Amino acid sequence: MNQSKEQRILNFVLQNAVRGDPRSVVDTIDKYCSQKEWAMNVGNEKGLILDKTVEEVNPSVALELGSYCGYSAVRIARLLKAGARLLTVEFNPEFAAIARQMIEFAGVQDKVKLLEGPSQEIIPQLKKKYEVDTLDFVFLDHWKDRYTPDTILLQECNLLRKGSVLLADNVIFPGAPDFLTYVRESPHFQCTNYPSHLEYMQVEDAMEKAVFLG
Ligand SMILES: Cn1cnc(CNC(=O)c2cc(-c3ccc(F)cc3)cc(O)c2O)c1
Ligand SMILES: [Mg+2]
Repeated sequence: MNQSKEQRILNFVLQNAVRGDPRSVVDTIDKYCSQKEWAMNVGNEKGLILDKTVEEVNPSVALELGSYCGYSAVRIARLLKAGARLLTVEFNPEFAAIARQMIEFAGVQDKVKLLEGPSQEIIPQLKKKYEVDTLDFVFLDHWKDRYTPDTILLQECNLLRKGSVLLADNVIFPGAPDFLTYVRESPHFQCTNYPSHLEYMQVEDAMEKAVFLG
């Protein structure tokens, strides 16, 4: 049975990146996906916006929705302080299996816990099952039509506190128009737009930061 694209990306990393070196894993994925096969990693241009936001927030507890191959989980985890942790949620079992191996190879497995399943089932379990009080940072990069319902669910589950930062990928392409309307019109969020480009392409895209005001 021939390999999936995600398996080919992982194999390229295992053969070309440096085990235990998150930066080399990120750079190797970007090299493969810009030169050989496009894939929906956040990429380096938007990745720099992600890095700056994570450094600004310096989260103790971070949540990622949409692990895919683990590119942004590795990118986020490499910036976390000692004792801080990232919970990353992936619905697709094949992607989850690839992401686990990517996280392990990068050497950030002690900071990252991958939760496999639908975000709408996992979010309500975060407090009791995963011992989360509130989330300092949330990276939304999963199904674009789940951004709004999951943002509402995070609030309903009391997982956000004054100052919690949401950062959403792809708000222009593929687009999350309902999410932009929701957070920009809500009195509970202060929003900032970061124009960028779709990963590995010259197509316009953007990230949206939404700070929860309580
Ligand atoms: C299957 N699946 C598991 N997770 C997800 C959620 N992610 C996306 O859908 C996603 C899609 C695109 C994209 C797709 C087609 C295209 F032509 C251009 C861009 C880019 C991204 O950065 C994304 O995050 C999808
Ligand atoms: Mg994305």
